[in-house]
Amino acid sequence: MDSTAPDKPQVKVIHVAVGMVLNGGTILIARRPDHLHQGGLWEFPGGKVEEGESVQEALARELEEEVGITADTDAMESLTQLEFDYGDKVVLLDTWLCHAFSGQAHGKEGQPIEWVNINNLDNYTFPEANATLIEKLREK
Ligand SMILES: Nc1nc2c([nH]c(=O)n2[C@H]2C[C@H](O)[C@@H](COP(=O)(O)OP(=O)(O)OP(=O)(O)O)O2)c(=O)[nH]1
Ligand SMILES: [Mg+2]
Repeated sequence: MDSTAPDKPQVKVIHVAVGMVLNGGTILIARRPDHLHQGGLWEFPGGKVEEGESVQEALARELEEEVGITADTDAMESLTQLEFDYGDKVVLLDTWLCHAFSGQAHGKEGQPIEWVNINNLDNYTFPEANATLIEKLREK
């Protein structure tokens, strides 16, 4: 052990609300715009929790902003909280199953979206952390 090595700087963990929106055996995915962190990959819609918001409130807001659906916060079920270090960013993926919503999902920021059978998620490329999220989903 080299006791003179400086400690790794403490990076702020970004708290992200992630929504697995379910609809009869399918799940909603969206493609992240190219210019964003992990851009071009598929994701479960969601985004950063802002100050003063609960995770469910943040998730409902992000689902509205990104895919134009109104999720029922009472029908959200916590799946897992996963911390993941991408090297350039550390995220806490606070992931929820969304069992009820209204509205028609569409990519409000022009991003492609799809409803995918849970068994077919392997056909899409996600950020690295999502492998664990998908594993947890399949255990349900
Ligand atoms: N929404 C979402 N983010 C994910 C997933 N997997 C994963 O590693 N992430 C990472 C990528 C980003 O670093 C972070 C989410 O940030 P974001 O860019 O969606 O945040 P946001 O919607 O609030 O966007 P903004 O404030 O930057 O405009 O979490 C996922 O499945 N869904
Ligand atoms: Mg987002």
